[in-house]
Amino acid sequence: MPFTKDADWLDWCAKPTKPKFQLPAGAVDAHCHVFGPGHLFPFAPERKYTPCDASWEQLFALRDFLGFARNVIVQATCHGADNRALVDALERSNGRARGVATVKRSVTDDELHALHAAGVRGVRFNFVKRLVDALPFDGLTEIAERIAKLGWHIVIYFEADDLKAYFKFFTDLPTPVVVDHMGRPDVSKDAFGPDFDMFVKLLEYDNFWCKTTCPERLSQSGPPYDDVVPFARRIVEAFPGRVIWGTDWPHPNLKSHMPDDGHLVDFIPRIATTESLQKKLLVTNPMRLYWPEETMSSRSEALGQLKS
Ligand SMILES: O=C(O)/C=C(\CC(=O)C(=O)O)C(=O)O
Repeated sequence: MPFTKDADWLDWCAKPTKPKFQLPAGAVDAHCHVFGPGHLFPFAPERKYTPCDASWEQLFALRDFLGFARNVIVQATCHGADNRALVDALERSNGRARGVATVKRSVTDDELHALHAAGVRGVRFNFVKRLVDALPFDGLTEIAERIAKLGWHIVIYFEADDLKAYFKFFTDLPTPVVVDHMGRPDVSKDAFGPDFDMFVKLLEYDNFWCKTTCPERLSQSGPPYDDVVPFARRIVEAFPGRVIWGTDWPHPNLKSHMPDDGHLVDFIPRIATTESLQKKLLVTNPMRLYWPEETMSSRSEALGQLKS
């Protein structure tokens, strides 16, 4: 059965602008998705939305057009815990993509090892109520303990209003934790006010990382997303070693407008204002999380081990 996308679904921008900002060599688009195609990889029965298709070919064409070297593909809720579309994309990437999967408590060790072999390095816990049914915390704790042993991390997605209630659960997690879209702040508030201060407190735990992503999702003023700049800049400048960035292509569930992905890349120098911050945000930090075996520190550790 072919899928029919939601009536109010906005498709991704087919002809993005070439960005003016030249990405540093080796830049990683560290948050993007693939959807289906539905006839090959059906959307999950429990999904809360039905998107348009967005294939690995289209994602990798965008990667090359914008000037990224690699992708981190994040399982979206429309595929539930069926990671086949994600794994297929990872396997077709020639090692240039890694992934973040969604798994159920019933996942077997063999399934986790197969995901690892395909390039998965994290699991996503999604707490956004419009996207998922309520999550059992003891199940998540069990998954967290199992994936910690694989050296994976946990990606969390939640709304700012829920942070207080989840703070202890989050800070008890035993792995590195990466927060999607800056914890979805209300950008009509003060970037240095009490609400965003609480989010900054979360990032003070040194196992926490942040995606300074989605100006198009958070903005209330629309392009060029001036209202998001102070929030993202605050985070990039306070935690330069634990921030990453991604396009969020193909931008699920946007209702007001569809961003031009070239313009999103041009947003980066407004939040990471020096070459050094840009390189950390786009290259060094995502490489440490997703391709640690290629980073300098792992190479020197390996050399040290050979010498000793
Ligand atoms: O693209 C994103 O990260 C944000 C999403 C979709 C999502 O997370 C999902 O379906 O899993 C959203 O806010 O609707």
